[in-house]
Amino acid sequence: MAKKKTKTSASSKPKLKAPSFKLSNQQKLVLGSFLVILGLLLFIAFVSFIFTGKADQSTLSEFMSRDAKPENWLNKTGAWISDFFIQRGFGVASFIFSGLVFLSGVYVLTNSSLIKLRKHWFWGTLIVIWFSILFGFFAENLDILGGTIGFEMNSYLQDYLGKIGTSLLLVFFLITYLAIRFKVTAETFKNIFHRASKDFKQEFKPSDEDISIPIDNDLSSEAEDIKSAFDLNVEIPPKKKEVVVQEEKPKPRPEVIIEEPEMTIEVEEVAEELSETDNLSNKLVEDYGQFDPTLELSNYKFPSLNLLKKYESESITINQEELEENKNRIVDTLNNYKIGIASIKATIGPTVTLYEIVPDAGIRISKIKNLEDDIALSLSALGIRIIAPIPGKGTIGIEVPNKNSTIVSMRSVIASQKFQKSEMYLPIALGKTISNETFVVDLAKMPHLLMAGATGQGKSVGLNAVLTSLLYKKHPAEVKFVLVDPKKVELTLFNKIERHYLAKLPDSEEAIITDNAKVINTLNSLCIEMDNRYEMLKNALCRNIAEYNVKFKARKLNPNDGHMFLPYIVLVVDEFADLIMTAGKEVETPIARLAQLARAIGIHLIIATQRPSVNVITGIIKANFPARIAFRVTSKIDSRTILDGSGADQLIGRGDLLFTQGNEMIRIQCAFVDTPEVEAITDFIGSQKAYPDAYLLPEYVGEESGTSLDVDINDRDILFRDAAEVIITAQQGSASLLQRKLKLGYNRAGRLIDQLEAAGIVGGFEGSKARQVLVPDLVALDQLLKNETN
Ligand SMILES: Nc1ncnc2c1ncn2[C@@H]1O[C@H](COP(=O)(O)OP(=O)(O)OP(=O)(O)O)[C@@H](O)[C@H]1O
Repeated sequence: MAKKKTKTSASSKPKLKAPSFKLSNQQKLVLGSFLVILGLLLFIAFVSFIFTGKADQSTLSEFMSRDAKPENWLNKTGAWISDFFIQRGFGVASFIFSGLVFLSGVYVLTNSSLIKLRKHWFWGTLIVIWFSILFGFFAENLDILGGTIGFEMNSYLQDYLGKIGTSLLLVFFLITYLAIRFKVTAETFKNIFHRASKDFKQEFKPSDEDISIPIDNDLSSEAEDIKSAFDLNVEIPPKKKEVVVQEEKPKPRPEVIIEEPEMTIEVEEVAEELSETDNLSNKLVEDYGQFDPTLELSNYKFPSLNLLKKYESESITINQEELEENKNRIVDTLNNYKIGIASIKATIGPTVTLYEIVPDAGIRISKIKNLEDDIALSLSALGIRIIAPIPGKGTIGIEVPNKNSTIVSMRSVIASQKFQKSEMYLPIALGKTISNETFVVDLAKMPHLLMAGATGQGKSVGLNAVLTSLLYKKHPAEVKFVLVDPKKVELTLFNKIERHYLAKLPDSEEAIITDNAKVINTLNSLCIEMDNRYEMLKNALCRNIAEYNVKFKARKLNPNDGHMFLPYIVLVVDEFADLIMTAGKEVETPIARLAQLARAIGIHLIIATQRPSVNVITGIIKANFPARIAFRVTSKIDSRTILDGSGADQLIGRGDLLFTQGNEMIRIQCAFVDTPEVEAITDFIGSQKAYPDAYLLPEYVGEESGTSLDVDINDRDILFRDAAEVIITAQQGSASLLQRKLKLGYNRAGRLIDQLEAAGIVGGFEGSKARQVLVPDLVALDQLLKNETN
């Protein structure tokens, strides 16, 4: 693209140069009026010259003398200029020059296109020359007609072509001029000739015309009279009358023919046919420009880099001694097992150094892989990982942690060109790879992310890095977060940007969900949002959110038909294990549904868990989360659950992670963003003008709230009695108590509470407070249930 641009501008330069001098409006007024007046003066002088030119001949030689009194209306100057133009120049054709000067003045005054003016001058000058030769041809004795130039050119042409040749040449120039200037063609001449001959014929047929009128209006009595008169006097067969009538009908035709000389057949490029909506949207875009989703918060300022901290230990220092020592140990250990090495190369990363080994020919790779523990022992270091072979390279990699690891600051990854120039939909600067390159991925392409790691290994920091990346790159109109934080403290800072970036259920007070029970509603609401968005995409004939938004911005989708700009939605769950434990299937189903279907409509899930065990990360979840991040985990089994392979158990913690998107595994040092930094960013954003409310998700009417209270005794849950006992013993009417004690999901516990309310065991719903228990003890319960059955 860029190349193209420079090319076109280069080629068009010489063309643009001529009219490109710029004058101020005042200068234009001065120059324009000067030219207009000059044109008029020239005209006056020329007219005067026709009458006074002869008389002034003698005074021209005394131009400098004040005594000389020429008769020209513009005195000496007039006499001299007209002599110059008419007598010695082009003859009377010079009048055209005065016209051209006048026209130039008008063009400058009216700020009209100078390119057009240039054309006038070009053709005007040619006409002057042509006329000058023509007049020179006809008026050899009257030299002011053709001027000296006309005369000279004429005699020159006649010397070579003779009179006939010269006159034919003049005719040829005239035809050329008409053809180029007025696009006249041979057809035009034919038409003119045709029309002229027709006019001529009609001139000689006056009676026909008279006849035709009464026949046309044959109903009028007058017509009848004339008709009968005609019938009597002249014998014209009725057929002929009809012919005349028919000829009469296309009467306006001659007018069409007159137009034809200027008509040429130009083959126009056929423009693509536009539908009505295309036309309308093009007009709207022309009038108002593309739809700008950021317009409502047009003054929104993205957080600056200064809000992020710089660390001293950021730059990687090469410790030559350490490198040499590690190399020797690796070589020695392998030699002990009779493994020869052809070459060894080191790449130093922020936390680990990769030693790439090319073993001697004939050495089995599995042999080296089995020595992992032995090499770790000899290097006396944690977190040794052997990659045998490194995909895409014919080498074996041994990753050895550095003695002094360097912090990868969020600032350095955000400031990197890779991130700043990324054209991704949801770019995430995750950290730096082993070769110290900033690692940026598109969440929209993942399309969902599973994050696991033992406690304290950097999960929360990782989540903050993801959220920070998006805050630095996406406008509040473009992305919304749904934050689920069962730990209650990890994501609270983001509360400040609720009205900018967060999405919530219409009836909820807090945007960040800390109560597991509410998660189910939110997830189901997201499913509704997903279905709605699919419907919108279907109506707009788009395959994904990106196409849809492009179409909406181009004003091709009517908001009155329910269309709107769709922001991406990122759902973040900080502790998934906790959620699965308390709500089980009720969360798993909507999560799986979202994970399976939501990619095209811009809903992306990030799920983090401390416990990557199989009952948390089930088959369904795993199958739908191809992108995974593993921080350090405690066992090989956990590593296998999260990565489908070992490796995560050999990481060194503190943000050291393995990232996979289904194929190769990349070791990355996660960018570090501290709580004060997140606070500064959210403060900065939160202090700016916001939307009136958080982005509202569709309302979800849960099963529990739809249950009618007059539950049939026979329809009661089998755990009804147990639930009643739990509630009465604890004297606390809460669903979460039932969930805990009876190990139930939220929906079932909610349903039980409703049934208990219908039975009169607990009181009505009291907001955030637990319900009142209306039965004092188990004896009273027995009594109540017995009464029911009687
Ligand atoms: N990328 C990193 N670079 C440097 N240090 C880090 C990084 N990530 C985490 N740490 C260190 O590890 C500590 C724990 O990190 P974090 O709070 O993210 O762990 P976690 O996995 O979320 O733990 P939990 O599951 O208990 O909440 C941080 O306070 C920080 O000192």
